[in-house]
This record gives sequence, C-alpha cells and structure tokens, in this order.
Amino acid sequence: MTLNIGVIGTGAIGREHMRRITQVLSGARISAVTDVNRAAAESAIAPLGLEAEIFLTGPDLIASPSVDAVLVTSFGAAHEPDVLAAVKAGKPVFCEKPLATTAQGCRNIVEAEVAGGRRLVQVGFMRRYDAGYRMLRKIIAEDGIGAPLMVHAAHRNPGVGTNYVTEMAIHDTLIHEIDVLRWLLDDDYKTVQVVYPRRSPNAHENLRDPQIVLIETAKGVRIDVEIFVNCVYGYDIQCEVVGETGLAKLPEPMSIQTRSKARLSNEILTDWKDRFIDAYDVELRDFIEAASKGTAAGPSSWDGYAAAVAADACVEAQKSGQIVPVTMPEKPAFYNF
Ligand SMILES: NC(=O)c1ccc[n+]([C@@H]2O[C@H](COP(=O)([O-])OP(=O)(O)OC[C@H]3O[C@@H](n4cnc5c(N)ncnc54)[C@H](O)[C@@H]3O)[C@@H](O)[C@H]2O)c1
Ligand SMILES: O[C@H]1[C@H](O)[C@@H](O)[C@H](O)[C@@H](O)[C@H]1O
Repeated sequence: MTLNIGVIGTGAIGREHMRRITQVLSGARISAVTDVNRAAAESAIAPLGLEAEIFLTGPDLIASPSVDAVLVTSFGAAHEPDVLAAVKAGKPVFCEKPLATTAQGCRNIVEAEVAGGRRLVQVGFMRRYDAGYRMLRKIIAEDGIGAPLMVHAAHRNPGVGTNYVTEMAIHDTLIHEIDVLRWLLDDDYKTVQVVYPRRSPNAHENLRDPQIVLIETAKGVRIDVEIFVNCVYGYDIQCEVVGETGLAKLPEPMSIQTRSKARLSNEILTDWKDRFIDAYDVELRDFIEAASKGTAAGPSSWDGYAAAVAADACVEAQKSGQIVPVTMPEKPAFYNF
C-alpha cells in the first residue's frame, strides 16, 4: 500500500521532505499540498512532477479522503491548530520542530492525542536519528565513559535573516539541543540560565547573538550550550560529554582532507540540509512505516512538550538573567513506550 501524504507548508524543509518522499524513500507519495502562499505550493510540486492537489487551508487538506497522513512544515507558530486537526481526524502527523511555540500549545496536542487513545504524532527532532548522536548515546548507555558529569555543546549557523529575533535562539535553534541532550543523557532538566557574551557585530540590531545557555539536569549534570547564529564560517554542531572516567565527542561530518597550496584542510558544511541529510531520511522512513500502520513512532508529542517546557524557562531566563527552575509535570503512562 502507498501512503498518501499531505504537506502543510511548502517552504525550505517542506520541499526537502517532499523531495525525499518522492525521490529517496519508498512506500509513500505526496497526494496533497497547501501553503498560505499558493505560489509556493505550485512551485514546490512542479519540479518534482507531482500530481498533488493544492488545498486552500490545512484543515481542508487534513479532511480530504486523498490524505492518509500529514506533514506539518509551516512556520512554528502555525503548527498547533493543524496538528490538533490531524489528531482529531485520527490521521498520523509528522510535525517539524517546534511542536508548538509554547508549552501550553504542546500540552493541548498531548491531551488530544491521549483522549484519542492512539499514538499519532511524531516530532521532527531528527538528531535522534543521526548516526553520530546514536553512537554517543550508546557509549553513554553502555557505561563507556562512566556517568556523565558535564556536556559542552555548540550550535552555530553561518547567518540568519532579520526576522530571526532573540527568542528564536531558544524556540527555533536551542530546541534541538534541549531535545537531543535530554534523550542522550536519559535525564530531565532542573534549572536554566542564559548569559550573553559580547555581541557579534554581524547580528542585526534586534538580536542578541551569541548566547550561552547553562542547564542543570535532575541528575546534576551541568550543560553549557553556545548558540551562535551569525558565526559566518559554517554550520557547525558540536557536542562533548565528559563522564567520570572518559570523554565522548560527536564525530565531525565526513569530509575529504586536502593538501594543496601549502595547506592541509577539510571543508566545513554551511547548510543544515546537508549536515543532517541522512537523519532526515531515516526519521521520515520511520514515519512512513508507522503511519502506514495508522500510528506514529520516534520523538513523541510528550517529547515536544518536554522540550517546550524547558524552552519557555529559557526564554524567561533570557529576559530576567536569573536561574529559572524547569517544572515538568509527570509523564502520562500513555507515553511509556
Ligand atoms: N529539523 C530541522 O532541522 C529544521 C530545519 C529547517 C526548518 N525546520 C522547521 O520547519 C518549519 C518550517 O521552516 P522552513 O525553514 O521550511 O520555513 P520557510 O519559511 O522556508 O517555510 C514555511 C512555509 O510555510 C508556509 N506557511 C506558514 N504558515 C502556514 C499555514 N498556516 N498554512 C500553510 N502554510 C503556511 C509559508 O508560506 C512558507 O512557505 C519551522 O518550524 C522550522 O523550525 C526544521
Ligand atoms: O538554527 C537553525 C537550526 O540549526 C536548523 O537545524 C533548523 O532547525 C532551523 O530552523 C534553525 O533556524
């Protein structure tokens, strides 16, 4: 059976996912698309030669019998109503991060999913599917470095547009570390604090960049994450876990080493699309497989909610400069899988 997928939001990552579903993965096809900008929907289906129907709104697409499962790849602030509509229609839904831009928005999705009694939501935390992060998690779980004590991480983008404001460093960027470090350490967060180094002159005037987020976990691990979205030189993701007896570091992406003109060098990637290309493939393969059985796999809406609770605390910490507690309600038994 071929899974008919409807895509809501045909911008950068919507197109990337449409390409991989059409040209890389098997078991699914894009049967429908919608975008608030109709021209974006039209120009997304044309180069792929798709015969997908263009709907006016997300709810129209979700209600269509030609859609078995939904991909939400619109702006973060627009995710919640469409994910809720898909859950209420009983259709599996893959939602790009963040699941919603507030913890309450995520909670609404969690409650709708639990009320429906069936897992239907996968959140696009693709780093959990990255081979490097998976190796790191295995080493920690197998006690290869002793119990983790500290994590040093960095999330650097070469540059961002003027629509990227200070809070987005948390909701849009740090959200990946918030999720993947919780999963890597099998831990929850206790407190967060944000400190600002000297401002980069490459950041536009409404953006504090770089930022350092300091996190304390329930088990007492201390984490520092540098968020630097105008680092200029490339797209660079770093993660080093220091344990009681050793240290484990995320591997660099494969790159050819060259010796030329008296220099020894390796290329640095500049685009998230390339850095996590394999992880995006695997996460969507997981989605197609589970959605074909009428359910969802991978990062759950509870994970989306847990990340949003920590993100809200970080935004408060950005504004107050204080150490802010992270208060996580107890996980419903529904999410113990
Ligand atoms: N996992 C990752 O690494 C990753 C990478 C990039 C983006 N993202 C996430 O994916 C989402 C989209 O990001 P992007 O870079 O593709 O943005 P984008 O601006 O390129 O595309 C978003 C598209 O959604 C459309 N849109 C907005 N609201 C809509 C609505 N209510 N209904 C239908 N269409 C709507 C816009 O017109 C636009 O075409 C964001 O949540 C972003 O955080 C995740
Ligand atoms: O900071 C960016 C991240 O590095 C990417 O992985 C995407 O999530 C993108 O939306 C963010 O703006």
